[in-house]
This record gives sequence, C-alpha cells and structure tokens, in this order.
Amino acid sequence: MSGLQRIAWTPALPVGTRLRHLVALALTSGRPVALWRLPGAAHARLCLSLKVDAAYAGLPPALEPTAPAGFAFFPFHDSDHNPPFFFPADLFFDLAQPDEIQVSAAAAARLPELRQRFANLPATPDLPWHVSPQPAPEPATRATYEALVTAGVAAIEAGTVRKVVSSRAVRQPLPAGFDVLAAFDDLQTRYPNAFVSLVSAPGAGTWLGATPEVLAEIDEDRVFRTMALAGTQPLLPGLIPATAKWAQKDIEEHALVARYIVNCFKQLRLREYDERGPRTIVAGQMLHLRTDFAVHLTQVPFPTLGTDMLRLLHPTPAVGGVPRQPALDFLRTHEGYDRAYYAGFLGPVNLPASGVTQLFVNLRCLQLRPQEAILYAGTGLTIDSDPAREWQETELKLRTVGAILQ
Ligand SMILES: C=C(O[C@H]1C=CC=C(C(=O)O)[C@@H]1O)C(=O)O
Repeated sequence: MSGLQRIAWTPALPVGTRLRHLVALALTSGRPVALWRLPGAAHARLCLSLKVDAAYAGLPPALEPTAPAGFAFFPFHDSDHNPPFFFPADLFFDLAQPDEIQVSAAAAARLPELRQRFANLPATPDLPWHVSPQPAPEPATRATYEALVTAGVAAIEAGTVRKVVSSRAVRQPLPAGFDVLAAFDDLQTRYPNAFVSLVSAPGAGTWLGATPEVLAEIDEDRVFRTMALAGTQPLLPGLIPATAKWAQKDIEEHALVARYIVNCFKQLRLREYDERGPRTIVAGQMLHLRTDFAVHLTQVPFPTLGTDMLRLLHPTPAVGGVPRQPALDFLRTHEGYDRAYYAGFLGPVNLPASGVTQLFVNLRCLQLRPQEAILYAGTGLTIDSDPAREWQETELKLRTVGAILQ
C-alpha cells in the first residue's frame, strides 16, 4: 500500500536545489537515498527512508498492491557482504510535481523537525555519499578475462552448463570536480530509454547506472511484464536495427533466456501469457535481442504472480546461466571477484501508487568510491564464444556508464 500523504512544499529554491537538499538531508544523517528515472519519463523520482535498520530485507519484495511501498535494491547473490535492501518510502519526491512531497505516517509525525533540518542546510550542502565497506575488486586483465571465457566454454563443452554469463570489473579514477547528481543528469540525457538510477546506502555504497533490462514490472492496468534480453552487437554507423542480422551464438544465447522465462511460467502452471519477439532493440551504442512477455493479472487466477515470478526469475540466464545452479557455481569458483549489486535488481515497488512496480536488472552500472569508480560488464557465453570477441563486448558495454567519466 503506498499509504502516502501529499503535502504542499514550496521552499524558495530551484527544483534541482530542492532535490540536492533532500539528498543532503538523508546523507548527512547516514540514511539511504534512491533516485531514479523511468525509461521514457521526463522526470526523476526520489525515495527516502527514516529508519536505516528498516531497510534490510530478506526475501525479494512482495509486489501485491497491499505490500509496503518502497525501493528494492538487491545484490546478485545475497550475503552478509551484500545485504538485500528494501527502503520503505517515508518521503517521496517526484520532480514532475516539485511543489509537493509525499510522506508516510512516520514522516508526517516528524515533519516540523524535518522542515527545520532542511531549512538549516547550507546553500551548498555536503553530500557524504555512502561508501561500501567491502574492498574494491581487483580488475581482470585482458588475459585473465579471456582465460575465464575459455574456462566457461570448456564447462559448456563438458556439459556442466549450457550457458554462463562471465563478467569483470574495471576501476577508473573520477574526473576532477565529479558531481554525482550531475552525473545522474548526464545519464538521463544520454539514455532516455534506460532506467537511470542512483542508490546510496550504508553497507552497499553508492551505485549509478542506466540499464535496458526489465526484470518484473506491473503497470496501472494490472499487466505483469518481463523480458528476455540477451545477444549483443555494436550499433555501427548506417546499421538499421530492424534489418540487423544475428549470429547463431546470439540467437542461442537469447533463446536460452526466453525459454527460462517460459519455464518459470510453467512452474507456476500459468499458460495465459503473451510472448512477442525476439526483436532488435537499441541500448546505448549496442543492439540487443529482446523478447517481451506479458500477463493480464485481471484475467488469470494468480494474485501473487508478480511476487512468485520475481522470486523464480532472479538471477535470469541474462546474468547467470543455464542450468541456473551449475552456472552460479561456475561463477563463484571462476569469476574471481564479488559482483555485489551488479547484476542484482532494483526499482520502485508500489510507488508512486499501490499496484505499480518497476524492477530492473542492475546492468551498465558503476559503484562510486571517493576517488574512483568501479564499472561492471558481462557477456553471455555459449559453445561458440570467442574470448577476444567477448572481451570486446565487455569493452563496449562498459562505455555506456563509462561515458559519464569522460
Ligand atoms: C550482462 C550484461 O548484459 C546482459 C544483457 C544483455 C545482453 C547480454 C549479452 O549479450 O551478453 C547480457 O546477457 C551486462 O551488460 O553486463
């Protein structure tokens, strides 16, 4: 239940400064911040939570309209190092309606104090972004990454797995004067069709990204959606997406994800789903193959379908592999670094209205540290994978979020 109350709010500050000051209010008191812009939307939204402890979650969130409203931030593997979060929505600010805030009953009770703290902030407040307590990963050299791909292909040849998605991290110094909120704006401008996010939380650090991949979505019309997104080629000048040709490797890599989703529906004994695709889509400087799935929740007797599917889907073979457990075991043994929140999922649940949820796979993302950014990218391996090409594909994917560090 969103359960939020609208409050008129007109501080004598430009809209961007209102946002910056709300973020400062949370960060200077050690609280989490989630800021996001939905694909195709013109304005970003912000969710703040009053209680830091309330943000730790166990299972993936429930998506029913009666479930709590907030922002989910889940790691690839949940562990003590990378706790799953659900930030309850105590304060919600939609930049499309900058003259109001929406508050929970808990925040409404503390409104005079919050207003006072807001008014006392300096004109240019400090933004003490959270820093992950985990050590920064050691970046893989080209030789190490290609050896990982070779090991992945060997595991496929041996029949241990059919597909596995290997990945790597890269460390890059932050440019002088790097401003995190300006970088978020830059991502919004560059990638109007991506889900652009900035999450900062104690224990998780600060993450920025622009992902093309929906994990689980429920819209105002009670339609559940998910997608298979896999298969990549560079968007070369003159290439028309609709007539792009795809290699057998990409077709197989994609089909394994689509089949996995169909199997999740089958496990729930749901037959009434709509499947469209695969189609070629543009994401940054790349093309991907995408198949869309939809279920009209009003037409099927599955009131908890969104929650059940979310729990079955993550991690999909677009970031893990098939069969799921052997692929995850392979990654744990061979990948050689901690993915943390890369390839996890994130997004608003029952926000801004109950019944509306948009969760995305955390791809094309980076983690911010005081002096540097850690960027992440992966590639789906099949029996036909070539190590040099897979390295090139990670280079290409790193450019999406890397663009803001130039
Ligand atoms: C794992 C990533 O992308 C996934 C999503 C789309 C295409 C993919 C691929 O072709 O390998 C990956 O499955 C990433 O961006 O780090």
